[in-house]
Amino acid sequence: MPCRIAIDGPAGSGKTTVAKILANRLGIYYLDTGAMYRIIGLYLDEKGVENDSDIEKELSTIKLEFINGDFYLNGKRVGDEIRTPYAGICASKYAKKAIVRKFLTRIQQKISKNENIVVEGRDIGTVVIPDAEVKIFLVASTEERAKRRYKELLDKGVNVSYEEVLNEIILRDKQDTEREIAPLRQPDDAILIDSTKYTIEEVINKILEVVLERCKLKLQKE
Ligand SMILES: Nc1ncnc2c1ncn2[C@@H]1O[C@H](COP(=O)(O)OP(=O)(O)O)[C@@H](O)[C@H]1O
Ligand SMILES: Nc1ccn([C@H]2C[C@H](O)[C@@H](COP(=O)(O)OP(=O)(O)O)O2)c(=O)n1
Repeated sequence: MPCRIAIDGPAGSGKTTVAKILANRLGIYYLDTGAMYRIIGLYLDEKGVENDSDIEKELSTIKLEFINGDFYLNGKRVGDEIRTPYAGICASKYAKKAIVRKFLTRIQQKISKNENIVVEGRDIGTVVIPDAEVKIFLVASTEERAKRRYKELLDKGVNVSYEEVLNEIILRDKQDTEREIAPLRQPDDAILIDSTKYTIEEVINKILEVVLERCKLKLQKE
């Protein structure tokens, strides 16, 4: 039986960081569904499409591949261009569209089917893998998340202000939780972890405790 670990939560709660380390330590796959929404969101924004029929037309021409942990859009490897605050806003905007969600959810379910995998996003435990063996809902205070994301972007040399990052997070939190389709919400059977006062290592250990108890996985690395 596969072990599928769903990690959902708002921007900056630590999903990507924790998911990558968990996958590495357990020697299993990792899927960043947010990156997929960022890729599609930026693409559709650049095309300037708004209505469903134009979006459908564009999606029918897109080839989105996931090869050895990297995404390729129409054959071109995707890089850090999707990590800007603007890309996050485009992702969140088009993530409200059922047609975009259907397109990406299908790919996500294909990638994660019958795999030992950590999948992170907003609707993994509710829509993408509702029967996941482990569901984590990872949160942190808005200020702590903005502080983390601000430091992360500065470390990457991205020229942003703290206010810009805070406002982007508040906007996306609102859009992601209030949208009609697949809103960000804690699955009833998810374990809530508030990482505000925990280090990355402490969060990982909390999740590993559950995973090693429920899944037949062994630590490949400490
Ligand atoms: N528990 C934590 N304590 C301090 N910093 C953290 C914690 N979890 C993540 N971070 C840092 O916060 C930033 C955003 O984390 P990330 O994993 O990208 O969040 P998400 O994927 O939920 O948006 C990263 O620089 C990461 O190193
Ligand atoms: N499974 C997902 C993943 C992301 N999204 C949307 C909503 C998010 O605001 C954007 C960007 O997601 P991403 O996980 O990259 O954002 P953070 O890393 O949490 O800041 O995409 C979604 O609707 N469903």
